[in-house]
Order: sequence, then structure tokens, then C-alpha cells
Amino acid sequence: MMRIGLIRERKTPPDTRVALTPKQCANLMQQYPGMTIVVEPSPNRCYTDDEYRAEGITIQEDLSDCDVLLGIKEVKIDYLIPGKTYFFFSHTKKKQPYNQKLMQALIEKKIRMIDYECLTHIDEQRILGFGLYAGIVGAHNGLLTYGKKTGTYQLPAAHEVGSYEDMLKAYEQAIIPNIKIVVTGSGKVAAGILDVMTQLDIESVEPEDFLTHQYDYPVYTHLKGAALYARKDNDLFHRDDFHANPEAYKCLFSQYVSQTDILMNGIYWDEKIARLFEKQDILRNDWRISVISDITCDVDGSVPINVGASTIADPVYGINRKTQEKEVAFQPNKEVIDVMAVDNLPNELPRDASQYFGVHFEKFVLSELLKEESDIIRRATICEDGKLTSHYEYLSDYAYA
Ligand SMILES: NC(=O)c1ccc[n+]([C@@H]2O[C@H](COP(=O)([O-])OP(=O)(O)OC[C@H]3O[C@@H](n4cnc5c(N)ncnc54)[C@H](O)[C@@H]3O)[C@@H](O)[C@H]2O)c1
Repeated sequence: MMRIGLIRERKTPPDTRVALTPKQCANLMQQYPGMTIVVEPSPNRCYTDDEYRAEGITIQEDLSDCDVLLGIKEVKIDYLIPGKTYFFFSHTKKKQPYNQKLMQALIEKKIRMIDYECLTHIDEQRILGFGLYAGIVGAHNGLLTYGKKTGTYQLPAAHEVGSYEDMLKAYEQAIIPNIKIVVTGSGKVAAGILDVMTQLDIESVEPEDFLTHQYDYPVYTHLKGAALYARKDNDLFHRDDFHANPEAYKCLFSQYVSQTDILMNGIYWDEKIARLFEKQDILRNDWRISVISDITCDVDGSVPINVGASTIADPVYGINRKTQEKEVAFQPNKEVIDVMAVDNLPNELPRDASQYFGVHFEKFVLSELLKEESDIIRRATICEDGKLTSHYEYLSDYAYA
């Protein structure tokens, strides 16, 4: 017997995504007769309370009779119910200062905190995330921006269209000019970007050909691993060594800046990893990139001209190549590079993103949760019974302060 509650998102602005769609809830209750799923009402969720009711799901304010509570973003401390098992993105595993109080409250309230971000397969690949839809929306926004900046074609904004299916209908009319696109990354974001490239019939070409050929149709090349990084001492690339010693590697992107119209950035990045280019590179005479869709979206990170996250309502800003100052976007000249830096891209297609998330939650996580013992759940449990679990003891000074 397990009672699962879908909690209401309370951050401002409210996140509209949800861990399970109405249909997924109904299917799970049918599949597992001992399981009940109830939903806390919400005026903002991308699936309405009525859509849950229509599938026979109970809407209830008080979730204290549930065993497991599923959210998306950090739960406000006052709303944490002591002793429960919670799943959400807690953003505590890197000792994020802004969530230290939340971490301490999880300990105090003896909550079993299972963080979606920490659910991994044995090889450390993440199981759950919204990266695919970040990649899809980020690629779409990059193309939309290029069309608007150059006046060559128009695409509707993803959040105006509302679903990926309808976005694909818009692609049937879109004629993309003979541009060259670089896609970076090796995870779920990159998979989403590549999906859009395929849907728009943009041809894939090898990195060497991309650098040396011009094409009379739109093309992209996908840079990851050895095509993007090489050891400084011997020019080789080994994935495990790169993950362990990123400082020993240089980035090979610089040769692409003279051959690329749009950069779609979907890499994993941290401060030890070389940037794709340096700020002063945008002054190069051979600089060609006019749009950067920085889906990775670290401020002053792998894309050093990311000067801050933008919003779904106002997703793009310009960066003047000479002054490096922010300017209005979509100016039809080469002196301003347009940067798309939305950091909550999946919220543009929240119904698709939630559906995708729910499928993976059901497939890889729920079955583990129902087991007596699960390595996947154990590895992702940050704390329980008022203590950090052994995997997360490194958080002691942060969690018990
Ligand atoms: N803008 C947005 O709305 C948005 C949404 C989701 C994700 N993102 C960002 O996009 C980036 C990529 O996300 P993703 O979903 O593709 O990630 P992912 O976990 O699916 O893939 C990450 C990839 O990076 C590789 N990698 C390289 N060095 C690594 C290291 N030191 N540690 C871990 N992995 C390493 C992994 O092997 C993996 O292939 C992240 O920075 C993420 O924060 C942005």
C-alpha cells in the first residue's frame, strides 16, 4: 500500500510542471492496485485540477495522509510535512547557500529526501531530468532568433504554440536558409537539440567537413568528446580522464567561430572546464557567430558573453562585440551577437516536459521505490531519520550547522 501526493509548486514565479500527468496517475493506480495517487490543488499547474478529476484522481488540500510526496522545485520550509518521503529538485548537493535552511529543515523534520538530480544509473548517468525539452526549446529559440535577426523566416514562440506536436506543424512551413550550426553537448539537452535538427531536415556533417566546406543547404555539426576537448600535453581525449582532470584539457571550439552562424550550447560545464571561447574572441575579424542559444546557461560560464539569465517572456539579449555591453536583440547587423539565455526552458512546453518526466519516473524510479532495497534510491537519498545518509556525509557542515 502506498499513497502518493502531487504537491503544489509554491516558488515565485510558480513552476507549472508536475511529476505525473492525470493519465499517468490513472494508469499507475490501475497497474498497482495498492497504490493511491492524490493531488494538491493548484491554479498554476500545466494540467488543471479538473483534468485530474476527469481521470478519477482525488484533489485534496491536506496531504498529511500520504507516504510519498512528489514536487518539482524546492518546497517551502513551512510546507514540509515531517517524517514524509519527498522527491523534488532540492539543489543542496553542491551546498548551495540559498538552500542551506531547506537542508537543515529536511534534517530537523526527519524527512527522507530523495533528490531527482541524484537518481543515477550505476555509470552515473542521470535517470531523470527535463534536459530533453530544454534542448528542444533551446534549439527552437536559437532558430527563431536567427530568423528574426536576419528577417529570413519566422517561427512562433514555443510557449505560444503550447506543444511540441504543434511546433512540428510550424516546421512544415519553415524554410531555413543555408546556415551552419554547431551543436555542443553529450547529454539529454544535446539529444533535444539534435531532435529539432532532424525535424527541420537540417543535415548533419562531420566536424572536419563543417570547417572546410560551404553548403547550399542548412547543416549542423555535433561537437562532443574528442571533437571538443583535447589534453594540453598530448592532444588526446579520454572521457574518464576528462571528467577527473578537466583542467588538463583545452577546448577546440575556437576554430569553429569563423564557420558558424548559430551556436547551440548544451554541454555540462563547471569552472574547471575550459570555456568554448574567451570574451576577447568576439572581436576577432573572422568571427561569424550571430546567435548563441546558451542552453547550458551558466553566467560567465562556457559562453562568457552570457551576462545573466533571461526570461521566457523576454528570452534574448544582444551583446555588442566592441563594447561587450548588453543591447536590444534582433538588430540586423553583425556587430551585435544575440544570446538566448533562458534558464527554465522546459517551462515553455510544460505539458510535454511533464509527460516525458512522468514516463521516466514510472519506468526507472517507481519500480525501485516499491522494492525493499534499491541501490538507485539509496544513492539518491540525501537524508532520512534526521541524518545525512553515508553518501552525503560531505554535506555535514552545511546540513547540521
Ligand atoms: N536552460 C535550461 O532551462 C536548462 C534545462 C536543463 C538543463 N540545463 C543545463 O544543460 C546542461 C546539460 O544538461 P543535460 O540534461 O544534457 O545533462 P546530462 O546529465 O543529460 O548530460 C551531461 C553530459 O555531460 C557529460 N559530462 C562531462 N563532464 C562531466 C562531469 N564532470 N560531470 C558530469 N557529467 C559530465 C556527461 O557524460 C553527460 O553526457 C547542464 O548544465 C544543465 O544545467 C539547462
